[in-house]
Amino acid sequence: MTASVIDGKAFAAGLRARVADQAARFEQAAGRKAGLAVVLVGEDPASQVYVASKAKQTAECGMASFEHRLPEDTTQADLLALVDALNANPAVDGILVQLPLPRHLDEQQVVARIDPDKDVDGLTPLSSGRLALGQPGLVPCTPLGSLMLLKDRLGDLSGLDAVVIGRSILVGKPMAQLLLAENCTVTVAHSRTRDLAEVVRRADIVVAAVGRPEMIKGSWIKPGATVIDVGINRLPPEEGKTKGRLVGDVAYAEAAEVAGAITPVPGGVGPMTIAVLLRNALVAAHRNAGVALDDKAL
Ligand SMILES: Nc1nc(=O)c2c([nH]1)NC[C@@H]1CN(c3ccc(C(=O)N[C@@H](CCC(=O)O)C(=O)O)cc3)C=[N+]21
Repeated sequence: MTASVIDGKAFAAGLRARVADQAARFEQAAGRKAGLAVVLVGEDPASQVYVASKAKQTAECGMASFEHRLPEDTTQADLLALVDALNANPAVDGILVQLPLPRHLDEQQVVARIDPDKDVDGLTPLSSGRLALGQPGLVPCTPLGSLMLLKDRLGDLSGLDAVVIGRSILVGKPMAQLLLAENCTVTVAHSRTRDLAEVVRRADIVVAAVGRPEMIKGSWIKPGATVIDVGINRLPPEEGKTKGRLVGDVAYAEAAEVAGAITPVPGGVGPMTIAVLLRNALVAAHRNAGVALDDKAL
């Protein structure tokens, strides 16, 4: 069997087009653009690239983009003061603080400071509590984008066995909550899981979010399973090259011979993350401005 390739890049482009339509309607109704602020602390070159592409796509969708690049040695007090200022700024509907922060900063405290109404990353205690309780709220971008791809491919997920590998706050835990809400039987595996291969072999849906290049082997995958590869790992450059290849957490070539469908890296979950971020910002803008939004339009 050869898996069909789930084209996250194309799906994301479609979602961005719908966001752009609704953003134009929002501007008409609210008399201002929806606004998204991104905060990056430090010089991590990979993060700089994401920030630049987020800013570009935000503008292309007809939303206002606010970029804040702070030096590596920014203090906790200065970062909290920036979050407070963005919370108070009525032109800003969504705030994303790029993670991880430099080691000397208290990430939890910074995230908790974000106004829950502007929490487009879905990471504040209120947002994650709502998700756990099954209440409406802002949901983390990567898991929501992954779920959109799964539902597009499989339709109803009820009763399917889903294995999430990784238990991070940003991906693994919220992904498990979303799959549970779709009536999957969910297993969350992690670095201490015994016999991971055996756990993965049961799964109709595999979501890999461990951050270890090509760790999930093709022989672990149940024939016909749907594989969502969240990992974005850059390998060391080959001889004579300056940049290494991007690979996921799944050994793609092997897995594609067994799976029913699989997301590639790049071009899978990554583009969905940014598209969902724009979607979340627009949802927040409607709420913040008291303008009705037809959820189905997104
Ligand atoms: N609070 C927070 N929220 C995040 O969502 C968040 C974060 N912090 N910190 C960093 C990671 C990383 N991240 C990516 C998003 C899109 C691509 C993406 O679009 N990747 C392209 C490839 C890009 C390339 O070629 O380098 C793809 O997979 O096709 C990658 C990585 C969001 N993150």
